[in-house]
Amino acid sequence: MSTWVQANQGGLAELLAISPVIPVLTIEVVSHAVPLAHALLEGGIGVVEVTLRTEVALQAIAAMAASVPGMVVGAGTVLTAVQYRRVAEAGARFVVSPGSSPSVLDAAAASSVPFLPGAATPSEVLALLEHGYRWQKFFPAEPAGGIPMLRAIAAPIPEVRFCPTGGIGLANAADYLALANVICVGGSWLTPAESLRAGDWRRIAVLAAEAAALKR
Ligand SMILES: O=C[C@H](O)COP(=O)(O)O
Ligand SMILES: CC(=O)C(=O)O
Repeated sequence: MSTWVQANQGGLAELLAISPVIPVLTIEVVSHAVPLAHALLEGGIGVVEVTLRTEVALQAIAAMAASVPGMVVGAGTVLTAVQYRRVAEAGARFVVSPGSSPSVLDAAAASSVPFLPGAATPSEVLALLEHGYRWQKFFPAEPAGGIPMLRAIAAPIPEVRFCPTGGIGLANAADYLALANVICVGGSWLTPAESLRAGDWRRIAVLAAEAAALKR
């Protein structure tokens, strides 16, 4: 396998353009997956990232992908090549990682499912760009320098566009979305753990509607 591979991002820009906010989901109970997807859709959000941080994450991706055709389901926290293949088999339409590694990049190159790799420094951004990755996750956004860092990166590297994630909420999302090098933002604020536990889908639909109304 090569250490570095060509970008696999075909169709990714269209998926990132669906919504100003991509909810980052941590699903503990698989039966929550479908009603949660319906609640987000009802609020106007048509794309999600289901993180591989729970035992049921793969099942949740498969359930949403099979039962909620209006929702574009991506997989997040994909850290290994094996995970890349498994989320693709489960029906993920795109794959997200907090960073990148040679083996995950190889798995992306061998897959038809596009990849959104993470970067937090100019060197990481450039290394991915050298191989064609023009859409990147900026993670962890707030700890890595937030809006001033993204502005600083845009000056020498304007061709990369980001989905910043980490520490973003309704209070600062609009400021990120106003940046020329931001295509959308990610965040967990639309799905508070207590709302998920209580099955409070109405609350989640309201949070989704607020997020979907953000301008970019
Ligand atoms: O993708 C990563 C994060 O876990 C989401 O960050 P957040 O909880 O600060 O929104
Ligand atoms: C943080 C992140 O990018 C992920 O979990 O995929």
